[in-house]
Amino acid sequence: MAAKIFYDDDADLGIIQGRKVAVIGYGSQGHAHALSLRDSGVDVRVGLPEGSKSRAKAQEEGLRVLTPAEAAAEADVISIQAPDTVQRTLYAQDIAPNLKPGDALLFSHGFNVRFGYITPLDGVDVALVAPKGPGHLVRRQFVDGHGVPCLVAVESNASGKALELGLSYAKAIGGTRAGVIETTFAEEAETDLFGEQAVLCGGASALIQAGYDTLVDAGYQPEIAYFEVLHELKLIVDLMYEGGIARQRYSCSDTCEYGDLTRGPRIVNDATRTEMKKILAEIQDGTFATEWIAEDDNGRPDFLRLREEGKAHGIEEVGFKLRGLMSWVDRPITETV
Ligand SMILES: NC(=O)C1=CN([C@@H]2O[C@H](COP(=O)(O)OP(=O)(O)OC[C@H]3O[C@@H](n4cnc5c(N)ncnc54)[C@H](OP(=O)(O)O)[C@@H]3O)[C@@H](O)[C@H]2O)C=CC1
Ligand SMILES: CC[C@](O)(C(C)=O)C(=O)O
Ligand SMILES: [Mg+2]
Ligand SMILES: [Mg+2]
Repeated sequence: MAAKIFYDDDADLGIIQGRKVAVIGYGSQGHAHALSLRDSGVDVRVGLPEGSKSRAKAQEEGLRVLTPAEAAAEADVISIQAPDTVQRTLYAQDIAPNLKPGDALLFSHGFNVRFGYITPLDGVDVALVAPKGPGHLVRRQFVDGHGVPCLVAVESNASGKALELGLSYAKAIGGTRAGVIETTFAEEAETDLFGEQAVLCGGASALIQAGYDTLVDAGYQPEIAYFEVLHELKLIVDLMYEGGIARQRYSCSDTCEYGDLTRGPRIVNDATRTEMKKILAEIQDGTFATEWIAEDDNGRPDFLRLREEGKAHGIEEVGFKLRGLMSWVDRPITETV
């Protein structure tokens, strides 16, 4: 079945402009949504706990900051942009008690609903507007007049207009400039987790580190290894982003292309594809969700150790030094754009 894709002309900005929106959380996605909603003429407030380090950032941007419970009570569209691991408690303690019939609950990832950590109350619309990109770039693209594609899904359609509401919200954050695909919470949650684990973040980071280690262990200069497997990857991926893998192959040499075609499948081989299927199965049967929630409940010991090991990898120090000599590369990540 062909994907149903919505663009600017398919969405009515007036719907979200007529609602009171609470964005709960002001991190990567939350700041992008809150600022772009405001810039799109929407009545928006931010919900953050007392003592949250994000409060000052939101206030610096002139946004009104309330507690999550106050924001949920005041608004009629509650957009949950807190970390997936805190959402079940946040929903039970601060949001559910303040939901009224006719309200709408929006997510940007289907994790908690798909894996059963949140079962929304009857009588409210429950929808998903999931940007397919990091929040800081969702905001950067919006400001630049572009947009990051989104997925939209409706879990509960109490008003009969939940899809229209989701599309209107997506338009306000720039999503319909790029295209918004209709899906389900399950399809969004499962494909998003697979993409970030196997390809975009897990797969790509492991590939870069392994390539760097291979060159450095063989005696090549770390700076050359960094430029070869990390810096240039962005330039290669830019060509794929602009014109697909075919454009990357067009722009690179025939020597490169022959090596790409014959050696690439030795790196991503049958064993890799088998592992990808196992990773997808662990997502689909809930193994990953259970493991991650338990890890978080236990204080994240493995997560924190692995994060520190990643920061200590040699490629980080070399990259820090080289990026410092290319003023245009290190664009600051900020919540106050
Ligand atoms: N990161 C991304 O680009 C993407 C994220 N998503 C989804 O967006 C959602 C948000 O993720 P992300 O933007 O990465 O989150 P971040 O970790 O970047 O930010 C979380 C924000 O929530 C705040 N927060 C923490 N606890 C609470 C609480 N109890 N109540 C209210 N606010 C709280 C944090 O404040 P403090 O400063 O105090 O920590 C921070 O402002 C998740 O569902 C995620 O899967 C979807 C697409 C991409
Ligand atoms: C790729 C990671 C992501 O899914 C995203 C930026 O889209 C996330 O959860 O951060
Ligand atoms: Mg994603
Ligand atoms: Mg994700």
